[in-house]
Amino acid sequence: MSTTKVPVTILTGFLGAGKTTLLNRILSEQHGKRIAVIENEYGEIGIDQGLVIDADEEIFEMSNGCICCTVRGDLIRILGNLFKRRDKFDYVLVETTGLADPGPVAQTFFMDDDVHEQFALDGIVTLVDAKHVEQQLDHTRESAEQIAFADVLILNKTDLVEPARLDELERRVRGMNALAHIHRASHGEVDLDRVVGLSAFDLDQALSRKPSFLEPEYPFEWSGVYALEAGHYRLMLDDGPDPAMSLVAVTLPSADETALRAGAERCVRLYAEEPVRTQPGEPVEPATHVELELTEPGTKVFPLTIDTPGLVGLYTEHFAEEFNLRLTDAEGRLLQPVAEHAWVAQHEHDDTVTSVGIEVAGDVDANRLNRWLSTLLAERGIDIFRMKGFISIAGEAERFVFQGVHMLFDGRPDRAWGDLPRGNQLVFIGRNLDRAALEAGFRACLA
Ligand SMILES: Nc1nc2c(ncn2[C@@H]2O[C@H](COP(=O)(O)OP(=O)(O)OP(=O)(O)O)[C@@H](O)[C@H]2O)c(=O)[nH]1
Repeated sequence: MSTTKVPVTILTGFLGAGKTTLLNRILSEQHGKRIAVIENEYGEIGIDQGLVIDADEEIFEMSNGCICCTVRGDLIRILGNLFKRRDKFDYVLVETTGLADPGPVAQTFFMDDDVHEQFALDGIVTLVDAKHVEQQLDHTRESAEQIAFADVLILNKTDLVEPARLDELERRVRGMNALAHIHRASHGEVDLDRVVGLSAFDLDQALSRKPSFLEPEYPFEWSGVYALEAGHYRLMLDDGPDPAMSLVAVTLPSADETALRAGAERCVRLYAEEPVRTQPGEPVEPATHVELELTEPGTKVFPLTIDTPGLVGLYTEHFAEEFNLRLTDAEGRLLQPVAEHAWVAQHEHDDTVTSVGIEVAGDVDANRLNRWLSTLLAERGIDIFRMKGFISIAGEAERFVFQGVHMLFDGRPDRAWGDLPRGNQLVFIGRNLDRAALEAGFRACLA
């Protein structure tokens, strides 16, 4: 097996900037390079994979959700599987969600020993939506981070903007990132050589831009280490700020900083797995991502059984104090942790930004849909960052694919329904979305 590292390009850019468009161009060009694609998407219904054209390249989908929280564990797992088949491809492209901060994705290539040995971060390519970027920069933080972190910036959608405005925009973007190569494009038309195989990523530069670059972020905030004999224990939590909390309990060889950090890296991977939902009274499985269900008022008790005496670290999503989390032995004696640690949790989420997925069977009346969408976008276009989906239009043999970025909207017939059950799938991503109103509005368009 070759010992050279596989180059990886991270493709970022705010929602709707043109990442999938660029990806499709790359996958359909005859460039002779074999590219494996890893996709992460934000939204309740996975639409993106359906929008990426069929290609010989392999496409892997990462779990849905905010990329920052589960990304490292997920990415480590997918890269590990990919590496076993490394004779099948020359490059890896990771497309991040439009809402992702590329930092944690890039970090993965330095934090994890296996990944670092097998893969090399080649560059971060950020697509900039020339039409909407100013609005995005004014309203969101992610857009600025994506620009600041780029090795290559592609000013896309040049067809929608006057040349003078583009020059102005390029100056603004240059002011935010003095070192990136800047290219202009329409519909993601850039040479592949400007995107992959650049050896553009420079760790020292990344550290000078963001000194905390290599400080890992974790999906948990606290850990407590307990010295336990074999036996039965009770984990108790009172009411707290959330209706559920994730936790992983792992054994540790010691309670020092190194062991706690090694435990944390193990837990990052475990946190990326689907949690086992655990009701009060049900046992906490060791070395498993459990989600403690905490909706019941009052003290909740979860049994924990230890087979081998030793040190056990609890890695919890929130600080222990927030739920008055405590551990007692079978006689009800309160146990104190022998060590505790606070972790830098992932970035603050902007809770006003959400996604609403709508799945409805049946056919839609094209005129009604058009009127509804036009009104919706005229009234709420600033807050609707993105919408996309598949629609079944009455009387049409083909599935209709539609896409919107703020007020801009386009759609086209895609493949024939054939034997597939007709139906509609839409995703809206935006600020302060009203799920009930969106769903009712869409249902009113049904034929
Ligand atoms: N006019 C114009 N439209 C473009 C251009 N590039 C992409 N689009 C359109 O913009 C919309 C969004 O493009 P995508 O490639 O899906 O954007 P994305 O960044 O993958 O979007 P998310 O996955 O939601 O973050 C689609 O309707 C594209 O057809 C361009 O250069 N000019």
